[in-house]
Amino acid sequence: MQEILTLNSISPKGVERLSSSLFHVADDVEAPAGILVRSQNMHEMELPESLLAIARAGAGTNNIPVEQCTARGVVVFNTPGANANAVKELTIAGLIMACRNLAPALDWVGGLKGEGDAVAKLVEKGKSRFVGPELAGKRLGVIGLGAIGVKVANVATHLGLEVYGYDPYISVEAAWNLSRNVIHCVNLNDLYSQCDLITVHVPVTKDTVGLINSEAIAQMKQGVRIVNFARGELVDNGALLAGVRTGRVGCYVCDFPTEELLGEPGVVALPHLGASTPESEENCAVMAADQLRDYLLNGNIHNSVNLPNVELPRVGGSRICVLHKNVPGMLSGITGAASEAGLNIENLVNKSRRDVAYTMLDVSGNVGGGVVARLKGLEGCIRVRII
Ligand SMILES: NC(=O)c1ccc[n+]([C@@H]2O[C@H](COP(=O)([O-])OP(=O)(O)OC[C@H]3O[C@@H](n4cnc5c(N)ncnc54)[C@H](O)[C@@H]3O)[C@@H](O)[C@H]2O)c1
Ligand SMILES: O=C(O)CC[C@@H](O)C(=O)O
Repeated sequence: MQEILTLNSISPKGVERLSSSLFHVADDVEAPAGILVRSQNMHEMELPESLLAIARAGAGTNNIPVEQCTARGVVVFNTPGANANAVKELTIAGLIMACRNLAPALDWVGGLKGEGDAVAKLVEKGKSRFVGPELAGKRLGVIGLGAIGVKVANVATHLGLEVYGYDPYISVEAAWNLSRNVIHCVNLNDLYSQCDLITVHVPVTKDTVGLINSEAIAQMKQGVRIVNFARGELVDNGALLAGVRTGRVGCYVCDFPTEELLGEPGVVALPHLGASTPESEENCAVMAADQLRDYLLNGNIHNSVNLPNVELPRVGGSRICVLHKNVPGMLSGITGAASEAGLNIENLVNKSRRDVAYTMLDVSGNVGGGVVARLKGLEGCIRVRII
């Protein structure tokens, strides 16, 4: 029985994928082989010795100490695209909120409680202060054309927006899915200087922190409306608030409230609701649980953010999984150790990703402690598992 620790609430549909005869899933296990997590910050958490893998039910992995995991031989998964539709829909709502002043309008209407029969009259008299432009005919800049950005860009073209897209690292699959009506921007300056609305859909990394800063805002059109359902850290809130206060930024709609943003006219902050739909919570949890199960039971890796994707159909016997540094000589060291132990290699796969690599061997013969010790002793070996 392997233990799985859940951090955050994980959709039961996902937990159900981890059969109770093989896994004990709970929020208080002590020696987890796997962790299922959503947004909980794991940077300060001590990773248990027993930990083999972390599955993030969602897209962003900035809450996970990925580098530390790699060094320790802990595989980190995410669930690409599983919540993209939910975020796309809320982004469209955010664009409409940014234009049509929905948040202040709702606040104002709420304040009419107690006005009795005068409510209808007061509404008609006061509504003009919430007039805002339509989306159709405006220019929208989409930064980041991954699972979410592509969906947002495509649907925006159907709403009559002229869409500009920027993503220097766009994947082949995303490029295939992107509407040909989306105008390709090769640099951010072009996008900033032309767009009435800007939406961000990139991960937060050391390169994207503070992407929307005072220099970026200075290049944007007067009154630009900015929507951010990606991560709060992508925006320099000081620069943003300065822009909002001078009117350079017409409105900022985000999913990441902070103390400084609250109560600020021109800022709408939602409580990280982008992926909060039953459909996406279920999609993410199922995908995360399936990936975790396949790794723990079979050693296969799908959708990892730190290890290569590796799949090997099982051909019987025992499976040896070696996670190691991507350095010369590892493969011969591993196969040599297996041969010396009298094991016959029936099937083998070896893949690398940047500094790390993963080798899986299906062997016939008795895998004893000697071969495991020998593999662990190889210079560059990070982790050995026999399944
Ligand atoms: N609000 C929410 O609840 C919520 C939900 C899902 C995802 N997110 C956030 O949205 C982000 C995007 O999600 P996704 O599913 O589309 O991820 P994704 O990996 O499919 O797409 C990210 C895209 O950003 C691009 N990119 C990376 N750096 C860039 C840069 N400097 N400039 C332009 N493009 C760059 C990549 O090439 C990729 O195409 C996630 O990393 C996460 O932080 C938030
Ligand atoms: O789990 C959530 O609710 C949010 C997930 C989201 O931020 C993501 O990056 O996928």
